[in-house]
Amino acid sequence: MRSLDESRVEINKIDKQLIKLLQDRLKVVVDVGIYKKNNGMEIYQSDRENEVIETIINSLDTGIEFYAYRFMATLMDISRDFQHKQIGYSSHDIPKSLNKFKCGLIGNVLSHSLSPRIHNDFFNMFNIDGSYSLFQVPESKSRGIVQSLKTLGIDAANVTIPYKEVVMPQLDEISEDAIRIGSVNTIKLVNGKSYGYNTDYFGIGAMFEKGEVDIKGNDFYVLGSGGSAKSVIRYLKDKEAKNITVVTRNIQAATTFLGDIVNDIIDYNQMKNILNSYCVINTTPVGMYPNVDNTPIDSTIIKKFEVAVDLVYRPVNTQFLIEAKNQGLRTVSGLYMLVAQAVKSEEIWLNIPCTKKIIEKLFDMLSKYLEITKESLFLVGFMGAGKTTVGEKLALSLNIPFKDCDEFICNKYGMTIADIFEQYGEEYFRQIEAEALIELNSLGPAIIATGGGCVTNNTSKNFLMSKNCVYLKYGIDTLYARIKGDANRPLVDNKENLDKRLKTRDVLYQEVAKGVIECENLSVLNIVDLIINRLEQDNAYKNY
Ligand SMILES: Nc1ncnc2c1ncn2[C@@H]1O[C@H](COP(=O)(O)OP(=O)(O)O)[C@@H](O)[C@H]1O
Ligand SMILES: O=C(O)C1=C[C@@H](OP(=O)(O)O)[C@@H](O)[C@H](O)C1
Ligand SMILES: [Mg+2]
Repeated sequence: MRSLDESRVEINKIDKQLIKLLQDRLKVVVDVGIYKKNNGMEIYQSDRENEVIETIINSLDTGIEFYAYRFMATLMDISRDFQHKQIGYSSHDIPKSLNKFKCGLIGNVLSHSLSPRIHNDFFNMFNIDGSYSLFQVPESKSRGIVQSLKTLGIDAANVTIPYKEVVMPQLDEISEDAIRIGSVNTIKLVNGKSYGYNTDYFGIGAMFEKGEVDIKGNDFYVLGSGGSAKSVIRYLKDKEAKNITVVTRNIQAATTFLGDIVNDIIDYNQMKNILNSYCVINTTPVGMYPNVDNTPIDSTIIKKFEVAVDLVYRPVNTQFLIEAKNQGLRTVSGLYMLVAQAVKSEEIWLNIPCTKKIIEKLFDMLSKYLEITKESLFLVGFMGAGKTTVGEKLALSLNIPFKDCDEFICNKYGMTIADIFEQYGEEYFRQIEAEALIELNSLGPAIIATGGGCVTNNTSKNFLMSKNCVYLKYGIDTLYARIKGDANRPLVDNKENLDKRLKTRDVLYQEVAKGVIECENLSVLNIVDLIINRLEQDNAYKNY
């Protein structure tokens, strides 16, 4: 038999040949694509593909038919994708050889989860036809979680607070690691059977490494004793932390399942007796959105540590981490862990190796997204500039809510803008518009389309100057063409008067806006892209 080294040399040789063949194949594939394009033929011809696959498989008698089938199906997928990208030829629909991959997150409060974003970015990155949903389950129904996934034909799931332990007895099989850790955050369903894994452990390791937390020989305080705490504790133990103390509200319960692993279990009150120590890790949900002002321990205790880690990632800078930073501690956010555990789950589900490069890329994308959606963005500009139209698309693209100030006012007062103008006059409208802008801003980050005249009111103007504001700029010709004869806009007048109005307002728009987009001849999507690029540049985002 070959030695391991010899086998590896052989494998490397074969892989090299395979990749060379793939390269040759893709070249031919492009020629085929160009031919089809020039002759108006569909790129995807299922008969031909099936014939190719069948011929190959029928010539095999080695028991690898199934794998050969999968290999060929994937190869066809890759070829179509490459063809499509190289020659920009889009057949009406490019069917996938695999069914849509359906997965999601199970928990009881999920509205602010970032997991759908990470996994959807992952699917886009690998051109996978997948969907990641939120499955919110009340505690009273938690006993039927795994059965429901089977019933619905879901392929895979992540599990979060408070069900990481609850799902364990419901699973058909659990990996050794997950049993050892005592919690499951990843489920895979194959042929009606359910398998449980733990990728939190991996994520925690990746986060500690990224945050340069030294574990061996150091002392740790872990706040909380739930499913996430267990993964943290197991990791600390494996990496030879010197002392691990769990801080919990329920000492008795924690002692039964953690008593053997950790050095001590104390309650929050006892923390005041701690002398200086190395690291404190929050594994509780305290401080998570919307209760962003809460912190699991106060600064008099935080200052006894050198490093603070928070598994809460929404907001990224939790009150706990803010106070820690103020006390001079080094801080580590749980965001990296979130991404790392997600990529590790994908490895289990789809066999795509979880590399540092993929984690870093997705982490960068997520960090950018969080940075630019931290506060509301206001769109200003003249009537017809596309504030509403662009705003809707921009919000969709950033996955944050869209609010239109005119629409908000109509709903609030149960009247059209034109009626408000007619019955109460412009002055009154400007006042309620200023109040509406302030109210909209207080409802959390969103893209907010303002009304074209709001800048003429001092309250609105001063308010907008303190916010993130973008001006959609056009000349009067385009604007007039868009709005003339629109009865819903009370101030639409003849072109000369409108041009005068635009000239006075143009100065005010420039004054309030942090950025001006020259929109003439640009499509809505072009404008959306320009705004996103600008937001990204402005935020040349921070190091978490
Ligand atoms: N970039 C664009 N290219 C072409 N048409 C646009 C563009 N932006 C907006 N429009 C069109 O102009 C009209 C006015 O847009 P709207 O969003 O109502 O402007 P606003 O809210 O600023 O008054 C709409 O019919 C919209 O479809
Ligand atoms: O320019 C203006 O003075 C106005 C613009 C309108 O919004 P749009 O800019 O969306 O048309 C609306 O607020 C109102 O008719 C007044
Ligand atoms: Mg509008």
